Amino acid sequence: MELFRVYRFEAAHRLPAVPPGHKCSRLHGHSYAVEVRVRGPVRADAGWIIDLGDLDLAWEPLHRLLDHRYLNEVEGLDNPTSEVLARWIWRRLRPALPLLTEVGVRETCTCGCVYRGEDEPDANSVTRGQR
Ligand SMILES: Nc1nc2c(c(=O)[nH]1)N=C([C@H](O)[C@H](O)COP(=O)(O)OP(=O)(O)OP(=O)(O)O)CN2
Ligand SMILES: [Zn+2]
Repeated sequence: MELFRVYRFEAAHRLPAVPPGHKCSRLHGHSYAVEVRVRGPVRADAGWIIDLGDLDLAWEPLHRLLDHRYLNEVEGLDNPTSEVLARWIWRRLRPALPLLTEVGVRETCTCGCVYRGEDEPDANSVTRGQR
């Protein structure tokens, strides 16, 4: 079974790699929504996969790094596209959440991306075991 939680944060960014004149080269902001998913068996003793509070504990340090920030100034986010941000979040959540299967990042109601660890060195073993 899968368990998910949606976290929100507000941040500003600009995209430095877009062509000249692209609107996203200008400073602007988003109300980001991040969906964190874990997959595992429902423990018979607890009736849950893991406590949602454990997801909150893993997310909290990232919220402090991202909320009301200029993302381009955050280490590792000099080109803060949704894709780069999703991978950045994955790499910081995964050590605390071994059951992590997906990080979804939405910049607006109509766009976003999902990262499932496919760029990670152990991606084959992760996806083979969990999909
Ligand atoms: N593959 C990606 N493309 C774009 C990203 C991204 O992260 N990955 N990001 C942006 C910008 O951040 C932009 O703010 C979002 O652009 P857009 O989809 O145009 O959003 P709007 O709300 O401005 O959409 P409108 O339809 O113009 O209202 C761009 N591309
Ligand atoms: Zn943007």
